[in-house]
Amino acid sequence: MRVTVTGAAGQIGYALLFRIASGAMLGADTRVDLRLLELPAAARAAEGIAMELQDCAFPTLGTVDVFDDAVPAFDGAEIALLVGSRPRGPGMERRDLLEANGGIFAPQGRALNAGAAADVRVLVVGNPANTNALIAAAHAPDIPAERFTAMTRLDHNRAVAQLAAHESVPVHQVSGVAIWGNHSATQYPDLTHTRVDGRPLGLDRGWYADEFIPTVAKRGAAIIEARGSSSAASAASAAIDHVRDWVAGTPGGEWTSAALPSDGSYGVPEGVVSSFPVRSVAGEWRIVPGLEIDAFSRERIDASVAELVEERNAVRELGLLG
Ligand SMILES: NC(=O)C1=CN([C@@H]2O[C@H](COP(=O)(O)OP(=O)(O)OC[C@H]3O[C@@H](n4cnc5c(N)ncnc54)[C@H](O)[C@@H]3O)[C@@H](O)[C@H]2O)C=CC1
Ligand SMILES: O=C([O-])CC(=O)C(=O)O
Repeated sequence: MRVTVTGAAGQIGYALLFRIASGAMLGADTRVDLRLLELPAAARAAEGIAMELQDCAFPTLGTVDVFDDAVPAFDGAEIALLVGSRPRGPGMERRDLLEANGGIFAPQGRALNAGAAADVRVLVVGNPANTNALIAAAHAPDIPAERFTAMTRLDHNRAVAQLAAHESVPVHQVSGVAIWGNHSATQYPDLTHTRVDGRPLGLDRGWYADEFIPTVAKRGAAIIEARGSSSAASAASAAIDHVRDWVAGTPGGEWTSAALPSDGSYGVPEGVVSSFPVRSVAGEWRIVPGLEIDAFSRERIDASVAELVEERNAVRELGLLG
C-alpha cells in the first residue's frame, strides 16, 4: 500500500514512520511504500530518516521517497497521514493559526484530489485537526468527504487509560468510551456508556466531572508542561490505531472514537468534522447509533460542537472552504 506522511521530519513523524514500516499499521503481510512530504527546509532531514528506515531492513518496507511538493507526494496515495502543520507562534491569534493552516491544507486537499487513489483514507493529525480536515476535504470535491478524518484517538486512548487506572483494571477490560466534538480542551470524553469487564461502570459523578474530564481534555497541555514539547510517541501510536482499525475493522464489535464529517447524527450539524463513537465495518467508519444522551452529556457535546461551528465559520469567512 502506498502511504504518504506529511511533516515526516517532525517529532510525530519520527515516532510514526518506523512503526508503519515495521507492519504495525497494516499488518505483517502488507508491503508499504512510503512517501514522505516535508517543507524544502526539512527535506534533507527527511532524507536522513529515509536512510534510517532502509537501515532497519524491515521485511514489510518497500520503497521510501522524499518530496517537497504535495502533488507528486500524494500521487497514488491509498493512505495519507497529514501530520505537518503550522504550530501557533507567539502573538498568533486563533484566526491567524486557521489562516496559516488553510495555506497548507487547501493545497494538500487539491493535491489529494488530483492524484490520490479513489478510495484514499486521510487522517489529519496536525492541529487544529478537525478544521484542517474540513479544509482539505473542501478542496477535494472528487473524494467522498467521509474519506477525510481527524484524530481524536489519542484523546480516546487517554480516556481509556485514565479510567483503567482509576478502576485498577487492565485497559483491555474497558469498553464503550467515547470522545465527542473537537480535539481541543472543549472535547467531551464520555463515560456514560462505559463498561468495565463487561459490566456497566458505577460512575462516580464527582470524580468524573471534576477530575476525569479535565485530566483527559488538558492532557496535551500537561505533556507539554512536563516534557517541554507536545505528545509525539503517543500521538503516533494513536494514528497507527486509527488507520489499523479503519482498514482492518474495530475488533469484536467494540467502538472507538474518530472525528468524521457529521451526517447530522446526535444533533451535530451536517458536514462539521466532529468526534463520535464509531465502529469500523467493511473498511468504513460508522457512527454508533441510538445512544442515550443525558442532560450532562448534551451540554458538553453542544459546547464542543459550538466551537467547531465557530471554527468552520471563521475558515469560511477567510475563503478557505472554496
Ligand atoms: N490530533 C492529535 O491528537 C495531536 C495532534 N498533534 C499535532 O500534530 C502536529 C505535528 O506535531 P509534531 O510532529 O510534534 O510537530 P513538529 O513541529 O515536530 O513537526 C511538524 C513537521 O511538519 C513539517 N511541515 C510543516 N508544514 C508542512 C507542509 N506544508 N508540508 C509538509 N510538512 C510540513 C515541519 O517542517 C515539521 O518537520 C502539530 O500540529 C501538533 O499540534 C500533536 C499531538 C496530538
Ligand atoms: O496540545 C498539543 O499541541 C498537542 C496535542 O494536540 C495533544 O497532545 O493532544
